[in-house]
Amino acid sequence: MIRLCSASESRAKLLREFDIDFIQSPVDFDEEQIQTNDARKFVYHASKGKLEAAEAAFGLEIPLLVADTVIAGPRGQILRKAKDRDDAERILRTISGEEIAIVSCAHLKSARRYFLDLSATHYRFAPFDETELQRYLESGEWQGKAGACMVEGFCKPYIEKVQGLESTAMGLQVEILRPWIEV
Ligand SMILES: Nc1nc2c(ncn2[C@H]2C[C@H](O)[C@@H](COP(=O)(O)OP(=O)(O)OP(=O)(O)O)O2)c(=O)[nH]1
Repeated sequence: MIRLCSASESRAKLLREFDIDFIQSPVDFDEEQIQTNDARKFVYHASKGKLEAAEAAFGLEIPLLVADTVIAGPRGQILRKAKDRDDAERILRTISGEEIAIVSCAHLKSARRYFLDLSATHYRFAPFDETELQRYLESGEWQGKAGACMVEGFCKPYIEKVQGLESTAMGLQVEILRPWIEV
């Protein structure tokens, strides 16, 4: 059993798909305080902040799992969750037909061990179809997702090249974490 200290339904879904027993206990951490333009540094500091908040709130009786995910855009810019529909459209037009990296940093900490992984999955997308893009924006499925991206959904048909795990892109590199969760 682990404690997923995240409000993310994507992360919960991934743990369920991999038959990993967990309880879900979201924690608050203000990511606005992080001062960096580097996606890897951002997810490291954001996830570390979530871990510190989780340990203060729950202790280590049940191993803690936290994570943070952002997109590094075509020019390396950090793309986070869209604020609203217009922001989602702006971001999606930024990544349409472009190469991006989706970066996730996860920390797994128990009383006996501390495991950290920072991974990226690289994509090259074909240009998004305008009608499909508007339909996706209308659906609201982009909400709560870094860069308004759904690699297993809207973005999937446009993937021309991929390098890395889909789970990393969805917010939690479960294949990498699992051996440590079962130990
Ligand atoms: N289903 C899906 N979710 C994605 C994809 N890319 C990113 N995400 C999700 C994973 C995370 O829930 C979210 C990234 O935001 P954060 O890392 O800040 O986590 P979130 O605010 O959701 O929860 P937390 O801060 O952990 O309580 O985007 C994707 O391609 N598919």
